[in-house]
Amino acid sequence: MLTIATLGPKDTFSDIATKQYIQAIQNKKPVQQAQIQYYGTLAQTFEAVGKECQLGVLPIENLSEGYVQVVLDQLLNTKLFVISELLLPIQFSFVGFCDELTQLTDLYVQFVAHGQCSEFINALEGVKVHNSQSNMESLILAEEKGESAGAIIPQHALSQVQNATIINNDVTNYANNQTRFLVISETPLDRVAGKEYKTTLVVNNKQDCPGVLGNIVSAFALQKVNLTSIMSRPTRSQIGNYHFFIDIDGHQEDSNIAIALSEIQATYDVTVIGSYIKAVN
Ligand SMILES: O=C(O)C(=O)C[C@]1(C(=O)O)C=C[C@@H](O)C=C1
Repeated sequence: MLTIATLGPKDTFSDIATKQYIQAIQNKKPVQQAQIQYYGTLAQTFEAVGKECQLGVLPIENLSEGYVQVVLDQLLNTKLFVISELLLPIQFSFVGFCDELTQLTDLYVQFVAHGQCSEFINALEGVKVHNSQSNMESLILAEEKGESAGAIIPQHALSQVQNATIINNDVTNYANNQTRFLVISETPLDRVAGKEYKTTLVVNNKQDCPGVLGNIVSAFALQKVNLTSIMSRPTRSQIGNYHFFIDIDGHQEDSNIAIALSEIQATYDVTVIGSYIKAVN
């Protein structure tokens, strides 16, 4: 039995992404049984992988909000591997439990969803906004609070809402909103021939010195490796020091990538977190 950790409770976007991943692997190998285990925060979900669960599915990047910092930070020192990525369309609804929007006093919204619905939220006056850990937790908290409360919830969860008096079907800033999810695992997957790959690596910038990023970027450029994103996160040892997350097109076993990597690794502390099949948009 394959166990997969994800952000709960049931029906979060993470849950939908996990079910899509299970469907995809079952289409390839129908016998595989999978069980989803839900966790209350993204950090708890990550920490369960390799312990209580074999795999984890976590959001990493949103169309408008960029990278999910808490997940990037977990990836910094991980011994786990990224084995897959998925893209999910993301749309939010608002549900209110008061008669009119002017009676709303408390709004619950997940901390990454907040920015994705900022136009709707910023237009609300005199409302206390509470950031929750997951979009389904927002609904539970609003239902508990009762009459003067509301929640931003996944559009797909609207049918489960019992006593809402105000419903706004779409409160998402962008119609083409999307979030990218990573599947992480204790063990890397074998390469599949004929597929387009992507590789994620972390540069642990323990001793900052001039030219770290420049040298890394030029090693890839010399080997004609396409960099698709670079993200920095503070090392937390000294202000101004950053680790770098780099995504490149291709598999770490491609000869040009292997040459660039061995050159970079001779000088810098670089960990490849995984090569995985590129998600198609
Ligand atoms: O709360 C959820 O529904 C989640 O799956 C988490 C999450 C995230 O943290 O990015 C996933 C997709 C959306 O970007 C908003 C929230």
